[in-house]
Amino acid sequence: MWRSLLLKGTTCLLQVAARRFPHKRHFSSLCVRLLTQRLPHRPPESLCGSKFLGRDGFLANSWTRAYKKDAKSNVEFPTSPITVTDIKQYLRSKDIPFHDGYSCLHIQSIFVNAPERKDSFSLFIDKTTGQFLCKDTLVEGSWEDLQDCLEVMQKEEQDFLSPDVLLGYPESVEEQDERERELREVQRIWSSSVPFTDLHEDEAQLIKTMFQITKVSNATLKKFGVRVFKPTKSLVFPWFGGPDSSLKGVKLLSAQHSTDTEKVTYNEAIVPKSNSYNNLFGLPLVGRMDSEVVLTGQELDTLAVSQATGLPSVALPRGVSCLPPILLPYLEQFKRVTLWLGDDIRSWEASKIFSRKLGLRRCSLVRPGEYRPCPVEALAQGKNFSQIIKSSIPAAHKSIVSFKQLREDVYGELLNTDQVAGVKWTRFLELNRILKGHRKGELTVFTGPTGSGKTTFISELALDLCMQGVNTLWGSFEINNVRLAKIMLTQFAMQRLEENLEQYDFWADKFEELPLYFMTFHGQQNIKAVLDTMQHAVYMYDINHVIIDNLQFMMGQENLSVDKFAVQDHIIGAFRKFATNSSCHVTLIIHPRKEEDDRELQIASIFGSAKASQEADNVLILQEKKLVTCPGRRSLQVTKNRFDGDVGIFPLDFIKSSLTFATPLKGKHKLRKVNTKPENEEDEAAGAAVKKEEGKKEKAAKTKTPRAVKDPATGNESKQKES
Ligand SMILES: Nc1ncnc2c1ncn2[C@@H]1O[C@H](COP(=O)(O)OP(=O)(O)OP(=O)(O)O)[C@@H](O)[C@H]1O
Repeated sequence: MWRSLLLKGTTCLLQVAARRFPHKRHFSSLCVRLLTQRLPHRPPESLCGSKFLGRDGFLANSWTRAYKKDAKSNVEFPTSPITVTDIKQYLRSKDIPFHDGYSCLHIQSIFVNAPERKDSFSLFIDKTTGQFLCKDTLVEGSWEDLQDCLEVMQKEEQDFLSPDVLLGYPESVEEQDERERELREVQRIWSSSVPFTDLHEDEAQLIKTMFQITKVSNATLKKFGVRVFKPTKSLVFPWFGGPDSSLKGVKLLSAQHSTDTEKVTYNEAIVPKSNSYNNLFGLPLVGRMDSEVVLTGQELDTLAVSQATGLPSVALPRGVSCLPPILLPYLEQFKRVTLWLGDDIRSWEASKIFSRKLGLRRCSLVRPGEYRPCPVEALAQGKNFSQIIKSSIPAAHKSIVSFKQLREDVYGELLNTDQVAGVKWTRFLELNRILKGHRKGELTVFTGPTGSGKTTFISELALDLCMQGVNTLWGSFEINNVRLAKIMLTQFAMQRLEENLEQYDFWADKFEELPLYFMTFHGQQNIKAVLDTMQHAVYMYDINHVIIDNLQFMMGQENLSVDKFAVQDHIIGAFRKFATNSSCHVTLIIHPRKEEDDRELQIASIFGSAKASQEADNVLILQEKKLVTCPGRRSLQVTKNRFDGDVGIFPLDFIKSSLTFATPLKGKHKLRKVNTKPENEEDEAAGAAVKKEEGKKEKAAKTKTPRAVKDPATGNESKQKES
């Protein structure tokens, strides 16, 4: 499906063009890439799992084997981010007419012969990134690539570029094998699965009961081409796409009923691998003139909406975890998009974020609630769909709102306190107790003495969340990505892999499935470049958590003639703003000021002014040895928690073989109060919490805090519903 811009046989042409436009950075870079066969190989959306993002967009996925290195692609990070104004100006300067759409600008495709494209504005340019996609030919590329094509066309006085002159991305043998294997697998599953209408009535009913879709008719299932794969009793949702509407992939959904909890757990399996599964399920049924759509988080929900309302409906390929921008052109035709993503807070948050990408003014959101479950449940309960859709809320928010408008939000938060508190750690239960969870849009500042294990600890903390589907971006400026990935992989596998190299591929394959991305920045960086990259990653991959290790690497390029702490305050302020505006959690590692050896670190050890400490929602300190009797022992102290004010401290044992941390056997080592005078209110509160903590521990401690024994395989989300 994806082709990159290798202009076949045009090396000469490009060399000529490069000579003509020597000032054009992107043009010469295209030539270089052409000559070295290193074009951006695939669209960014084809990348999921562990990736390394760099300023120039080239991946350094070097922790994998050499052959995998080439298989990975890159993301174009514009040296100076493109704006929609720049794109429009450029198009006007070239006399190219365009339609101003919701997320994209639409132009006539340059890859379609001039007379045929007269009325069809089928080339879509993403307003945020400049990435383009021609829906007629599926040619796609970066904004620079498109400019290059337009320049070549103009100079050579051609009025179109045939898609035939474009070469596909030269795949490695391994990639080709992998792709062919996946295609065979897709075909095998599809041909050995059976349409619902071919099942015996009892069997069909049994399967419908298993999936709690007894109200979904056979006609609806047939319309959407849903089949049953008998060996695993799975539903099979097909992905038809491309100009020939061929079968591109399948999603298998299986249901497990637990008699203990009376709950049904759904598991998904996707072929091809989830990162290249860019299917908007239901799209082939959308008519060219349809102007309204209901966007859902699951295929079953789309079936329910379609059956109950007759409205066009499409489901996101990877649930509420992301809306890949490459899918936006397919949603441009709709004047109204209703987002009905699910029945929990996570779906609600996702609908608010996705509506920004889709264009706020056309989006309305179905707020989860008692009377508005997810569509498939609404169908089961016989709810009135048109009323639910009619009561959806316009996404465009006003800056001033009354309590009347907030009323439902407040109720929703009160009703779902646990979900509002954020994602819980599975490896750090003590942290859940104090912080309650990991929430979007917050800024966490983390510090600890030099070499105390800050990176190692945060790595595990972030990994834990990432394994639960929190899309994570690492900015490691101090240690290189290979070392960082090695630490994370060791923590993931929970063992010393150098001693079990035969297990490397097993763990690496699972690790690659995590929604984990890395910036390739190293050493001193300009804060603006880092923020631009973060912004880009949030748009492309719906990043929910960014880790910056560490702030000192952004200080060097700032004007140090001004006070160092003023610079630090400014940087913290910029990250704060980013976290809020992007609904993304930012964890910022900061080296403390020089401390005297016998003093514990405190809030004042990191911040230059009260203003900076106010910016952070959470302040975490990795304390070393001084609070505990056992030298070398670390403790994690939460000295600020804006969410509910609880602060506290708990000890951590370091397990060297897996580079992980665990809460030690309670009672085995007691915390000792440090005799330091609190410097400010917050430190005083922390001191009080230490006391409280000690008291509680002595009372309650009996056993080691259970570590989550969890299969680290993630990626495929499972959803639980009351049976
Ligand atoms: N609790 C611990 N006890 C002993 N060694 C540890 C502990 N935590 C981490 N280490 C080891 O200490 C070394 C330094 O760890 P790490 O790089 O995480 O520290 P840091 O605080 O981030 O360092 P820096 O101050 O240079 O940024 C690593 O080799 C790591 O494996």
